[in-house]
Amino acid sequence: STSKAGSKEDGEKLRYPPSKIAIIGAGIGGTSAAFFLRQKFGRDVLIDIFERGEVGGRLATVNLEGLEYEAGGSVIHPLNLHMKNFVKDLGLSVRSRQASLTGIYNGEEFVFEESEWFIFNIIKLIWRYGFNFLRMYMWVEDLMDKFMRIYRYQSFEYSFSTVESLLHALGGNDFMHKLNCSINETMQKAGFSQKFINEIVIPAMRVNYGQSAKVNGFVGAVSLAGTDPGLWAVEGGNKLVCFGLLYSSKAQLILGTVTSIKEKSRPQRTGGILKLYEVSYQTAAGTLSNLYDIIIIATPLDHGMSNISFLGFNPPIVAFQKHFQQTVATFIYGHINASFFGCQEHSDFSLSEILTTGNSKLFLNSIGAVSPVKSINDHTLKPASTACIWKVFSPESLTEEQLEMLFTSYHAVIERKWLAYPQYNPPEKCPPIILHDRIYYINAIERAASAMEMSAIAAKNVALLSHHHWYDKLDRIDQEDLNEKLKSEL
Ligand SMILES: Cc1cc2nc3c(=O)[nH]c(=O)nc-3n(C[C@H](O)[C@H](O)[C@H](O)COP(=O)(O)OP(=O)(O)OC[C@H]3O[C@@H](n4cnc5c(N)ncnc54)[C@H](O)[C@@H]3O)c2cc1C
Ligand SMILES: CC(C)=CCC/C(C)=C/CC/C(C)=C/CSC[C@H](N)C(=O)O
Repeated sequence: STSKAGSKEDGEKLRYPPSKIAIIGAGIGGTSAAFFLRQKFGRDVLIDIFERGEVGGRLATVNLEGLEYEAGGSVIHPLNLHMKNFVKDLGLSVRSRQASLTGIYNGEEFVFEESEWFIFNIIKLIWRYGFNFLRMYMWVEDLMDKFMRIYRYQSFEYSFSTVESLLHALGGNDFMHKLNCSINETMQKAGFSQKFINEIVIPAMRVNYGQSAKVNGFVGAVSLAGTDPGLWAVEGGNKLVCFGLLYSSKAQLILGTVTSIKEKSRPQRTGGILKLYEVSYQTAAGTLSNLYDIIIIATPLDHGMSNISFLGFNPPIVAFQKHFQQTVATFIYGHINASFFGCQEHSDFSLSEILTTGNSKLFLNSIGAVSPVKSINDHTLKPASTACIWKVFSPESLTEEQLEMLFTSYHAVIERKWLAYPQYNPPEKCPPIILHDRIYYINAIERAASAMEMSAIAAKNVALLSHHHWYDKLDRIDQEDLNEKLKSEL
């Protein structure tokens, strides 16, 4: 299973492609890594991808009343170009998000209620928040402009050895500041009012990341981008992208739980030492192990997440101690109880999405009507008084008593509990992308922000980085002033 190349101690240049690459995790990070690694290293390298659960990972659906609904990662930004290209290249199609009317509830009353009349909404927003809303839109647009530099850098094959250097190349010190301050501080400094932060920004943090305005400013801004118009999903389910990438990369899927990675030295006939990695994993057939030239970790290594031991490394690869945030997604078929939200007339209740402010008495972060992953040709806005499928995000499982308060009648309840995303707590020190020579960690990027596109970007970065290391092309790693350099390259 070993290549002629593989050892720098040989004094030989690493000129031949690696023989075997292992990827641990078949979520969007792992499967897009397989896709990009195949592009970079060519058809002869053997790529094994280990998965202990289901392909898709945090992209998953639940079945309720015979239809499938997104239970994990559900919406994609219109400027998330890797996701967009995957869908195009794999022959999948886009499902547009159904129009919804959103209300913001503070535990006592709605502080904002959207209506079907666009002009009326604008007047209400200006009345309550001045021009904060318009400014936020421009603020997020500026962030997206800078963020999108990554696609150009990656198309010129530039890569980064740390999350910090990647972010710095995109947005300079401003992005670094965002990583080190909370979204509350960041937006206060940018001149947004506290009322706007409490009533608009916090509800966005709660629905998207189950957390408050104490999250770092970068993930906070990503979360606000998640409220932009034009969000979309993949027809049939977002996890189809993972299946498509797996198939097109011709990687071998190994269903098993990786338990350890160990460095192994092998003497060579030529006299040198070949360094390889032994991956041990448990399957239904027992404990097995294989040897690899390169290892890609595509799952969070945070506390209690993947339980992979790194054995015999010098310097040691220490366990990551940070925690992930629990989020429970509960799907309910029923009639929402308008009086729970202080509305007397049930027939007047037209909201299809309710976000909440940081009132500690509330047991839910959000509730929204959802459509199945397979489009049915019905784009009409249903009044909330009709029975439909609702998705509730909450930090804990909903009790029967809470369900009875939220719904006048319901049947069919399905719950999916997630360790969903990092608990964000700035100043944020991101874990290393390079864990050891030829061992790369895609999910280091989640400490800046967790989203499908972030994993895909990190996967392409790791494919480029590992390729540059293998072939000693160090001039494409951590280049300063890339934005300026590439301008003059035109
Ligand atoms: C409820 C929820 C809603 C979300 N909504 C959105 C959204 O709307 N938009 C968006 O962009 N993002 C969203 N996200 C975030 C997004 O889903 C994730 O950032 C992304 O899917 C992470 O992908 P990944 O491949 O990096 O990790 P994962 O999907 O977690 O994949 C890691 C895989 O590794 C496997 N694994 C772990 N340990 C081992 C082991 N020891 N051996 C073998 N296999 C192992 C796991 O089973 C898993 O399949 C949401 C997440 C959640 C939970
Ligand atoms: C990575 C960039 C630049 C943009 C991504 C923006 C985006 C789509 C953010 C959403 C992130 C997220 C974790 C959403 C979770 S909940 C989604 C939705 N509101 C739902 O109800 O399912």
